[in-house]
Amino acid sequence: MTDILQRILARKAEELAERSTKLPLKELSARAADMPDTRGFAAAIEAKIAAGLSAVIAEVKKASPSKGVIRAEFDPAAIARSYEAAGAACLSVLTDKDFFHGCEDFLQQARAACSLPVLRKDFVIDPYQVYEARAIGADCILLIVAALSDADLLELSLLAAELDMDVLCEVHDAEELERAQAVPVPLIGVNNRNLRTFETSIDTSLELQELMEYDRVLVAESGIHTPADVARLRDAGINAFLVGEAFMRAPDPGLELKRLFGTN
Ligand SMILES: O=C(O)c1ccccc1NCC(=O)[C@H](O)[C@H](O)COP(=O)(O)O
Repeated sequence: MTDILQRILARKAEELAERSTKLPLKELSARAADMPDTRGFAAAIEAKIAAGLSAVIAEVKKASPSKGVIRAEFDPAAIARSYEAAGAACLSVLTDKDFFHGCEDFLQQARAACSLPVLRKDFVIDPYQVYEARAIGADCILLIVAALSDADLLELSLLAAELDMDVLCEVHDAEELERAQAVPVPLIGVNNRNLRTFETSIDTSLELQELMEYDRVLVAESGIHTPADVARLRDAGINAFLVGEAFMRAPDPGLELKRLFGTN
């Protein structure tokens, strides 16, 4: 049976064909070139860590394949303001429509409502999407190692840097981590969720932390729900986190951020 990641990637290839017919790459790259400076995603994370705080990437996510609809009443601007007031370092906004009920507008609404840098959380397989991310205002893109060849990882991360965006390079096991560490990116996200089976355990971050090069920032992603989860990760020296569901299920996402991380 085809797993969810393969299904998402197959749909991305179809979308790409549709979108690049509607808006040719030449026009898209001209739009990207006209965008104002980005906000410094990695720098915002590094600044929080340097100040001895948790660097929280707070996610704006309406639904997911593993959980269905997570937050029915969904106002990206209000969520972004709530996260900023609670001390988030950055935002992550799901823009995939078919599997996460997201869209580009959500990213633009969230970013316009605050001064935080924003990750476009989507499934990048082609340079076209890197230009697209820059053209809609993203400050950072996600590159999932399991979805890309080594050559594509390098090409896409270099293009992101050329367009003044940071990259969050996502891994789930030791082999993927080794591949990610061959790419010149400071941020490596360890997804505690196996994207094939949906099994989630923060032990994944704890295990891979041991193998992380000293000059990279490990971002623990997924399955972080309680102050005890945060304490376990922080005790192991992890101080950057990406949290979605726990915040999205709370009436006030920023209040939940404060409950999990304390005053940030
Ligand atoms: O969340 C899913 O079901 C999912 C399925 C397939 C690919 C990606 C998926 N999630 C994206 C994420 O990685 C999470 O949104 C993110 O790390 C936050 O996780 P959580 O705090 O558990 O909502």
